[in-house]
Amino acid sequence: MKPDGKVVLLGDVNVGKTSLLQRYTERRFRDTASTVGGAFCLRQWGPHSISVWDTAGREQFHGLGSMYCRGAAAVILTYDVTNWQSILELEDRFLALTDTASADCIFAIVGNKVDLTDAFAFLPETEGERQPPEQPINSLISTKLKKQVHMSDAIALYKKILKYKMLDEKNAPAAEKMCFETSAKTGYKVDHVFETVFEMVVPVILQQKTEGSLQTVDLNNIKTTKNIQSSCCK
Ligand SMILES: Nc1nc2c(ncn2[C@@H]2O[C@H](COP(=O)(O)OP(=O)(O)OP(=O)(O)O)[C@@H](O)[C@H]2O)c(=O)[nH]1
Ligand SMILES: [Mg+2]
Repeated sequence: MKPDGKVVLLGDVNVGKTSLLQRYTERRFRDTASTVGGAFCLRQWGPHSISVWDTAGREQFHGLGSMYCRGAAAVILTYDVTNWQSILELEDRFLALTDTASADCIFAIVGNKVDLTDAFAFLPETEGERQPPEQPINSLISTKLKKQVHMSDAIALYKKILKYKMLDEKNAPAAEKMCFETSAKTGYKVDHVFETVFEMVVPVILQQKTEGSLQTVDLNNIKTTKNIQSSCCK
């Protein structure tokens, strides 16, 4: 069966795209191999089936990105909060790949690996999403990294995307709603990202279905016209 809508995860190598999807679908964090090409899984969201595509961040597979994005109802642009370059890459390398996405495509920006940062211990807990620390908090703090990308950077990128897509900020979903920080390792906010995106793609799917059925009608009309023409010419 053809899925009703498509959601695509894009982002640089190693930012945690596969881990996020695995955390969401399998409810666990385990070793991943760098993705080759792309892979998808299907999720049922109410009456709609949605395919979620995990793509490869590696440069050698870059050309495939726009193919995976074709007709996408949503794109999740993913970066690593401990790696400044990874958010730059979203703008420089990945944004153009979304040119093939649906005109109404929803954009979400996700900063992953927040568990690695010194700020993580102070984030509010989300029920059932955080695991208890394996080590005492003191030893954890000493191994933490400095956060290189902040929420304000993601919000600035989101606004640039709206400009790039020539969308009016007033009509698009608010940047604060579409920028997230996650940890695939602990599960922090992972469900929240996917559920928010799924919720928001439903109207896009319905719109795509309407356009699809209109196209069918158009095609029939063209056929009829052609038939008439050919019979006239006989
Ligand atoms: N600490 C921590 N490590 C993570 C997190 N997410 C992913 N990782 C680790 O980061 C590495 C890369 O994760 P992947 O999920 O394979 O990254 P990817 O974006 O799919 O990479 P490509 O498939 O090569 O594009 C792995 O070693 C993961 O275990 C996270 O939230 N926290
Ligand atoms: Mg991967």
